[in-house]
Amino acid sequence: MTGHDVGRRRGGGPAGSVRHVRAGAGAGALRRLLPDARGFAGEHRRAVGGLALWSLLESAQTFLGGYCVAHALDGGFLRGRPGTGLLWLAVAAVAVLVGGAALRGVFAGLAGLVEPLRDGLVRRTVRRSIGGARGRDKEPDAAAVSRLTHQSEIARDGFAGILLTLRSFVFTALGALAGLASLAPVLLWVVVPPLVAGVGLFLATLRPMAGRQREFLDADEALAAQAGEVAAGLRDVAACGAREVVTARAAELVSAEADAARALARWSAARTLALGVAGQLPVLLLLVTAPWLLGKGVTAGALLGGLTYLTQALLPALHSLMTGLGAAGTRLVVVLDRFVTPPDGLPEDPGAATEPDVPPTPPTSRTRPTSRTRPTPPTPPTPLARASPTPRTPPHPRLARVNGAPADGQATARGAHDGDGRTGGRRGGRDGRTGTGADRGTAPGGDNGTAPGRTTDSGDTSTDRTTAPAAELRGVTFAYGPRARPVIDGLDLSVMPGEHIAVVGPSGIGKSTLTALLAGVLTPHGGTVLLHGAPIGGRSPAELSGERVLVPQQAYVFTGTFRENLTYLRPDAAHEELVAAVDAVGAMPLLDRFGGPDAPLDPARLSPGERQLVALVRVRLAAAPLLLLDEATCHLDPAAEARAEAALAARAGTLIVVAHRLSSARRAERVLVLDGSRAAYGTHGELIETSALYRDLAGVSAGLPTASQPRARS
Ligand SMILES: Nc1ncnc2c1ncn2[C@@H]1O[C@H](COP(=O)(O)OP(=O)(O)OP(=O)(O)O)[C@@H](O)[C@H]1O
Repeated sequence: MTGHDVGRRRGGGPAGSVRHVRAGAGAGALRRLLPDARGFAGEHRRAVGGLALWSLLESAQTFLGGYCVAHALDGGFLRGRPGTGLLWLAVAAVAVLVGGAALRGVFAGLAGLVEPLRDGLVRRTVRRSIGGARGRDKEPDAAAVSRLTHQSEIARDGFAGILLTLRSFVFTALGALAGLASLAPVLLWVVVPPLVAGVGLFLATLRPMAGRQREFLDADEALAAQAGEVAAGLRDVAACGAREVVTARAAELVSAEADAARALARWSAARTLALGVAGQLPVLLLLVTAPWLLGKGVTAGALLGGLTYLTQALLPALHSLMTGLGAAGTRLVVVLDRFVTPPDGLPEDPGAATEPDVPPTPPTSRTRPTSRTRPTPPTPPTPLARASPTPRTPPHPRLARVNGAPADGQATARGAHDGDGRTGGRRGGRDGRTGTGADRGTAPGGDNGTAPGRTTDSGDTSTDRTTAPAAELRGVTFAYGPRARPVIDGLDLSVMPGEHIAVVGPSGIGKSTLTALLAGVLTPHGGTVLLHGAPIGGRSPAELSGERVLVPQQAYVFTGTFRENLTYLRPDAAHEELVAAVDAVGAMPLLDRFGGPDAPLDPARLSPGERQLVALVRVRLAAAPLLLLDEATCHLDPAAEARAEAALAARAGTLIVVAHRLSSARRAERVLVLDGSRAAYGTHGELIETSALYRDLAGVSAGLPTASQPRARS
């Protein structure tokens, strides 16, 4: 992709695009489902017929309920014939028993429809998955299959519930209306108008309510997705000082969900009104018009029978219908629609899925850096506002001790005391001297008169910030818990602006802890951490984020566009800067494949390496002068890692890398070797000669010339 291509795609709608696609997908859900629904009903005519027959028995039970009560009163109790009255009530009781048997038949009939639906959905899912995988010559998407299988269970339950309530309402209403007509047709004049009006109002709310329900579900899903993404990248978010950006994004989603919930609540109120009109108003009218009805010859028994129909049958059926059809109905439509319109990864037509997953193209040899050459990216970005570090001063790496033990004297002493300048001089800003002051409290650079800062044991941390180390540890001690053994113990370290250093050591030795201390994510229990001459303690996250960025292994990417993801530490980054950063880090093929910076980014569709590329472009753009990479390139192949690292080293500022491979350490100017009881600091060549642990990590034997050392682990 060229810059021109990027420019053309830039105009595409960014943030809302994903949501827009979702809303669009739901618009004609019912229309899309109708042909399938008709076909399904046609195929299962017998089951539908059986269900209707059992339901008629339920109607009969409803009919008998009111009818028996009316006759028990009129023909029995009111005439002083309690025996007759009790007989009618006994008939009603038998009707209830018959109704129970009918309900059993209804459930059996229901299974005849619901189970085939579920089987059909599962079959469709599996067929699609296997077909899709064949079409794309890859493994079936097990997660999508599992998701859809789960959704087919939801569909089954939802379908069963809706069928049950809808059918129950229809047949109950039939039985009740027939009963009212048989008792006194005039009762229908009182009951039917509000019933029809209420049901009409309910039906009118269905469509808008389904829309609001869908909006609410979408908003809820978006918020849940954001929460998941943030949880996965919490360390990244905290380290990058992106709390405000992430909080703002979350706040947007929370208020969108709140708005959707409010809109839904308004329609729910309308639905409650419908229930009142259809279910309660007829009861009220029946009571209010009782004298008039009695005057018209309606008996007291018929009135009580009518009330029985309304309160015992119609009202509960209406209530179930309105609550059930509202929530479960919408959910059912949403879920079934997902089967009709396949989600990503499960194409309806396997043949249509022709675009294979292309791995990111490795960088060309033209731009591949070596350990000795650090290429400038083809199109260097405009100098970053805060990226110009303080004037270059000689590097003064100092390491007194780690875990309370004296530092590895050889490497440290060499750099610290003899002014050996073999490895300095990065980007012309440095004179190559390694400075003085291996001992704690000695000002780096004190020997050449630049005196960038002075530490005293009294804790004086006054420092000239223009020439101060980019990152400094002064006797730092840290343990995970009051009784735990310190992971870092009395460590001194000084990294000058513009330096590129690597941190290596066995697993679990404290490399991540060290970067977290340098980033201010962890607070030391003893000693001081300084960034650019000022103690890190007490600074606000916003202040810290302007000074340093820590990129952990798990890169934080969120649903949005690539542009939003790439520029979230520098929202004001110019388009040309973005293009240059993408190109320098080697992420152009990735962006090309997804359709440019304004293409939607779905975190689930990125591999761990691709997520890391996104995070690396992001920090290539970041303005903070100190960059800490904690195995942030571990999922990249060696060539891609070298390219990305070179791009970050070429960026103005200081780079501290926890090396995943030794090749990474070879590219650094100096290497800090942590080994628990001893620590060493020096160039790769020096450490090969002086540090047994480093030789071990490099997989070489002592005494071998450094030029011929194999690149172990790279
Ligand atoms: N949150 C924590 N609570 C308690 N102990 C911890 C915690 N995080 C790390 N540790 C311990 O601190 C020590 C150093 O961990 P750290 O992650 O800094 O090592 P590392 O050198 O980065 O390891 P690796 O190379 O495997 O990533 C380990 O022994 C680890 O078990």
